[in-house]
Amino acid sequence: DRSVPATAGLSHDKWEIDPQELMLLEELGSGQFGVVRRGKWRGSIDVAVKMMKEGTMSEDDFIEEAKVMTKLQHTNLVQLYGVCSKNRPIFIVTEYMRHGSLLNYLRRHEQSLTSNQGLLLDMCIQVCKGMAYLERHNYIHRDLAARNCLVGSENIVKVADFGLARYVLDDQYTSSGGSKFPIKWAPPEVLNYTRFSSKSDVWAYGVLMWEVFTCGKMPYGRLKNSEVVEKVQKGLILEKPKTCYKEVYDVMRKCWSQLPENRPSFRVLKEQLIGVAQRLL
Ligand SMILES: CCC(=O)Nc1cccc(Nc2nc(Nc3ccc(OCCOC)cc3)ncc2F)c1
Repeated sequence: DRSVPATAGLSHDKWEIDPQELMLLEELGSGQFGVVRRGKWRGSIDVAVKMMKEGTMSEDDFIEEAKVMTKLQHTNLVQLYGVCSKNRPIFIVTEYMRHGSLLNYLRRHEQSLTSNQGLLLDMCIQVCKGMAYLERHNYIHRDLAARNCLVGSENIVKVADFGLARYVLDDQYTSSGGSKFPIKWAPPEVLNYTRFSSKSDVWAYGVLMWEVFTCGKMPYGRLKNSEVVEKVQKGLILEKPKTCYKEVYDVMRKCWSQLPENRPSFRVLKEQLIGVAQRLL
């Protein structure tokens, strides 16, 4: 149409966002990767803008991957809208989720959530749907945990930061011996050989279910990472959360099968959890 300058969209590839179309608002959080701020895109669309601190990620590889990630679209995945890669720091622009991380949401609403098994199970099923979509697209998350899921209005839960772990430069985070490596969400084959797969995501999903049904407790409590590695390799698994149906815990335990091939796929998990929800609720 005449209102849009003819060159708009031609000068940038569709995953490239023009920073002039962004208005940055309050800070939402920060971490080793940089700062995340709420923003408005084209004056009206709510977005989250992750401003990547220089040196934290292999940017060119990530920008290449962003083209693929913008194509991954599902109601239970935080949508990547695009990147601003023409200046530094690069901006990663995604859908905005108003209630923040699932982990903080569980901790903040523990009182009302402990007695609402139906809602806890529904949150787990939503994450499972998003992960089943990634599995279907042969996309491995590599850092699935409640801290990396986000909550929107009407208790919508979405998986965020899928695949980002591959671009983090800090080897304290990427190597299983590193101090920042998410040991408590990792299965034996990742601890021993860093062998990631959708089945290692399924193990992490079991831990995420445990986080949900404990309303955000730290898995394995205060055990040090080295102690967790030893226990997980010996076959110790997380105990049943108090407020958790046995049928739900039985699903978690299948996610923690020592051998990846004995763990269910997300597609199978989704059917099992929906079946449990229909029987119990
Ligand atoms: C793993 C480190 C990492 O990414 N951390 C990180 C921190 C902050 C925001 C994001 N990302 C996104 N956040 C939102 N919404 C959001 C809303 C409220 C909020 O409340 C903070 C204060 O609570 C009292 C936090 C986030 N929507 C999309 C995102 F993408 C990621």
